[in-house]
Amino acid sequence: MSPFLQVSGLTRRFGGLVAVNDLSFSVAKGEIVGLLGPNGSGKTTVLNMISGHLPPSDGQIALADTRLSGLGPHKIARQGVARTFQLVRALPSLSVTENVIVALAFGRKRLWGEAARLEALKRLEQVGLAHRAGQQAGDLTYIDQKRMELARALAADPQLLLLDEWLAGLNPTELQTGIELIRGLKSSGITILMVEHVMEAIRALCGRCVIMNAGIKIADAPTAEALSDPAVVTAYLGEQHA
Ligand SMILES: Nc1ncnc2c1ncn2[C@@H]1O[C@H](COP(=O)(O)OP(=O)(O)OP(=O)(O)O)[C@@H](O)[C@H]1O
Repeated sequence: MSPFLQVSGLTRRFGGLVAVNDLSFSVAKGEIVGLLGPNGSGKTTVLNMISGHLPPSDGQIALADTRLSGLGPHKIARQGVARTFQLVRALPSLSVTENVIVALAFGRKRLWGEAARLEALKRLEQVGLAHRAGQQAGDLTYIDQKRMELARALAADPQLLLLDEWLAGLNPTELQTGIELIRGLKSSGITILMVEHVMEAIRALCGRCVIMNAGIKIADAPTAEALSDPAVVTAYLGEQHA
């Protein structure tokens, strides 16, 4: 399959620290790929560079035929890239619907007024949050905050969705709901790159995993193969013993 997202030689330095070191990988259209690695291995930094929140020190990122590296976050969003953040970024005093409407202004569609409200409601329905549409965002439970964060990302009408530990902190029932939700997004044609630590979710969702350690790619293979790679096992064991 031809790559949809292509990352080549991606590097990010923070002073003397090389957080991401000459990383290359690709994601085909319609795939769910896991981006894994022990804490501090550079995963969020990779997402930040793909979404334009952080400029790369070196290397390139392309989506289909469009070069993303060098563009800012709003331009990248308009190319069809959306993301969730590890810490939900809600506007707590606004309603759930209003939070999604704010995100709509940055997406591919650019909707305002009644059209924006209807689109926001559609996205809330998609993530199972329509019944909370009028509630203040600050009053949502944790899982519902996560749903709202996802609705905000989906409001941008993404072709590529970047999930940063979206399933972290959910109880077992919520986790199953979350897994089904992400499966549904794949069925609707969205390509997904997900940073995740929850192994059950990774095994259930990701056809393939790219695994990093200390900024370097140590595995890139179908999930079961990648997770049993000796270099990966050693990297994770190192973390447990740290
Ligand atoms: N803005 C920054 N300034 C300086 N150092 C940073 C910055 N952002 C990340 N780092 C460092 O880069 C390295 C990679 O961090 P990153 O957050 O990408 O790792 P991660 O794999 O996402 O970790 P986690 O699983 O804990 O979220 C870490 O050593 C981190 O301290």
